[in-house]
Amino acid sequence: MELDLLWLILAIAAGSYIIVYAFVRRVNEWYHVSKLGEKRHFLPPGDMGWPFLGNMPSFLRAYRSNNPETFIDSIVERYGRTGVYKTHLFGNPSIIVSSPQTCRRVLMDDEKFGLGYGKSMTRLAGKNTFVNIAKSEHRRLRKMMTSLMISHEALVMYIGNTEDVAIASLEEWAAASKDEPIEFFCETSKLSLKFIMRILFGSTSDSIFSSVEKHYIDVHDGVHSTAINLPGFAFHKALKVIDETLRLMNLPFLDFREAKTDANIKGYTIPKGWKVLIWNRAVHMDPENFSAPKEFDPSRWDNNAAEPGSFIPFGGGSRRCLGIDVAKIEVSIFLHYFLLNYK
Ligand code: HEM
Repeated sequence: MELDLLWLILAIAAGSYIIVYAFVRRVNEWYHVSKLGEKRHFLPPGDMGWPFLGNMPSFLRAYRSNNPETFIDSIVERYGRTGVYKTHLFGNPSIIVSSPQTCRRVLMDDEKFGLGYGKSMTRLAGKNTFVNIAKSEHRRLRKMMTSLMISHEALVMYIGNTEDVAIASLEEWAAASKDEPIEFFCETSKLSLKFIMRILFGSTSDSIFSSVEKHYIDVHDGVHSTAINLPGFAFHKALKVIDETLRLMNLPFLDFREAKTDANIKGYTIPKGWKVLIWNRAVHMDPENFSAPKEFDPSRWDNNAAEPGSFIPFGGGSRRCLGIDVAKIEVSIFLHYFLLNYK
């Protein structure tokens, strides 16, 4: 008799747990989707996670593990290869785009998609920066910066500066790692900050670096040879290594947009006001775009007829990274000294 009662209590507890779980798990979706009226029938597949938290727990779990791809992989496994999914991340109802075609569509369409970085980023950056200025002003400033940053003279100057910083940092790491291992991710992030400081302030002295680094971390936390590019030439080979590094180890793994108006991608509705997350890492790590994507294999770029939109470490369209050439110089000089002198 007592055993029957115990089983009954256990069954009620399990049943209640399942009902509460199923209910709570749907609240976020009901809340955001019910506001859309008829449009809700045309949303892309996906799920919007827990109330308030959305899908952040599973996102963080994946990105803190050795295998960040599990986040997108599990979405694709559950909802198919549509390349467009609804989700709830970073506090907003959002749409993930994760195929070359859907990413390109969003990057190239300024009429329907504006920048979608969070309020904190927009406020911290200030009203006269690239993220906040009007379209015509952005175009004017971009043109001005392009000639300053990408001129031949500027790039030649960056080479010497970048070399100094890369050599000094590698020596520091080698000395420090004699006592205990260093954290590669953390150190390479500091290194990119040093490269930029050297360009902007002409110095990476310890005192300036530590004060800038502190601000950089605060802001970051707050926002969340001969240049012949033909096969056989060293320059061509180096470019393949750089592209492969950017594909596999790109730090900015997604770009943020926001739908300015209702938009349609592959027959699905992207509701006005929802964020659109251009998940470049999903594109770079998809075996349909790059075979054996986890392997570092520069030779994959030998006969690369990559489809447009399948290699987007620097974004695309009117907001494409202005520092591409500077970044490529940094990566190539770093790799040169790292591979040549260290194990
Ligand atoms: C490996 C290094 C780098 C990567 C992967 C990278 C990636 C990106 C991406 C993805 C965007 C577009 C963001 C969006 O569409 O929302 C961007 C924009 C930008 N990047 Fe970079 N970047 C790198 C290095 C640099 C450097 C070294 C500089 C400057 C010296 C720079 C300057 C800029 C600027 C000014 C923009 C804004 C362009 C605009 O809004 O018109 N980047 N970057």
